[in-house]
Amino acid sequence: MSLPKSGHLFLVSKAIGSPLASRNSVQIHHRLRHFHSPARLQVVSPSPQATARNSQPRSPPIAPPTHISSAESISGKKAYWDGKALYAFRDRQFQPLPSLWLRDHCQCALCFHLETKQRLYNTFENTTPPEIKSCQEMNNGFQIVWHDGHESFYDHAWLREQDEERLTQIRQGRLPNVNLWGSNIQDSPPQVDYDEVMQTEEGVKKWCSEIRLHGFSFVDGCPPTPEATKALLERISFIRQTHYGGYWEVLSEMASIDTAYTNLALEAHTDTTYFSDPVGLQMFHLLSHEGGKGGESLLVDGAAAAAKLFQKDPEAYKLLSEIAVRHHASGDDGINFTSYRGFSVLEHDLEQGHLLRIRWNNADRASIECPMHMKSRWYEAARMFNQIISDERSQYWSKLLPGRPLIFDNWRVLHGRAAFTGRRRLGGGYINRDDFVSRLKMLEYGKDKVLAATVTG
Ligand SMILES: C[N+](C)(C)CCCC[C@H](N)C(=O)O
Ligand SMILES: O=C(O)CCC(=O)C(=O)O
Repeated sequence: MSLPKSGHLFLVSKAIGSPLASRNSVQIHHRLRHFHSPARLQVVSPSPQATARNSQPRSPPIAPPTHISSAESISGKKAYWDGKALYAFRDRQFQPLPSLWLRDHCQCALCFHLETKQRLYNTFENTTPPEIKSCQEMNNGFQIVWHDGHESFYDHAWLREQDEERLTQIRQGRLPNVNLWGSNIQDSPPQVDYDEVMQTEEGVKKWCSEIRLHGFSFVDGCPPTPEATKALLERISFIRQTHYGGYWEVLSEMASIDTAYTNLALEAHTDTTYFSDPVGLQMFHLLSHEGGKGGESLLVDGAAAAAKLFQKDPEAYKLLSEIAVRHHASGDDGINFTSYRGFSVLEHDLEQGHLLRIRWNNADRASIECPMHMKSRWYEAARMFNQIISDERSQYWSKLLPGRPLIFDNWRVLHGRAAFTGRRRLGGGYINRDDFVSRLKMLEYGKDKVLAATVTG
């Protein structure tokens, strides 16, 4: 049984009869444009900080982003009025802008709350589509008078073709370059200064940028206390509350019925794969480790591992991108967490094809959501991915230290732990992904650019 060759992602649809469709599922199918190798995460030109830091020659980018809108298509082309419709350059051609779409995007103070940035216009109140009574080009845009007398202004900057790649980059808080790494990151792991983070917005920007570029960062000089750890996390955003609590401590006593609360080794994994929305950032701060040894921490760049899998076996990559898997948390009394549906190990942006999230936890995995005859194909692909993340060239082992908390992107970076003895006290907390991305993009791009990339039509 071959998978759809077209690169389309059919989640399930009886009508389509996708080989992945399970008998009784009735979700919609998504037509996924082409998968882009995680190379789209690739660094085209590493940031100066990354270059300085990684004195070692980094593994060359697998491939630069495949399409960057040509300058002409997003710069000079202006909209025009042909007497009947307002035309703008979209999808590499001039096309008429639908009247309802234009009216819906009026940004006057009656239609758009200038402070909350919310729509006030009741888009669906009228059944008859709005008609343009007149349209006049001004020096920086078009003034439209509607049939009901309402007036709207659309400036050239807003009408100019928006580069979807650039818009998505800003919306998702993606930086133009990320540093995919392997064991070589040990030579100069990303780190920022605690005082700078605690006292300046620039320090938080630098911290968030390091996390976005490398998937993790250490913070030097943090007092080894729960209070300082919590306050540090809150410089990014409020701490995400889960059944483990808000700020939590991991001791090798079963505070929560989970192997994390033991002294066992933990293989590389991402956390909370059983939540519909896995936690975004995770912080570990080793507060103390007495009377024992071990407990070294493992990090693996999941994006780099995915890129290697894509290079090694695109079919395996596709399987891990298309077959949904469910996870669970059932240790604590009275709970059984599992997401509202299964999710694939490798999740992509359905428009741009970017790799967005890695969900990998062999201990918490509950079900592979595909017909029985497909299961072995998933295991083959998963084994390949596991080989890559288990390869020492992919692994960065370090010994956490009191005063040097680690934070990492749980949607990209896998983490693990060596077995240990003695009494080990690890503090930490989670941050929602959306809260991190909001904080990052406001710092990185600023409010105007972010808002301009938000309500864009
Ligand atoms: C980090 N903290 C100890 C609070 C929770 C650990 C969660 C462990 C769980 N198996 C998972 O992977 O989500
Ligand atoms: O104890 C550690 O170092 C990490 C524990 C862990 O992997 C987790 O809590 O998910």
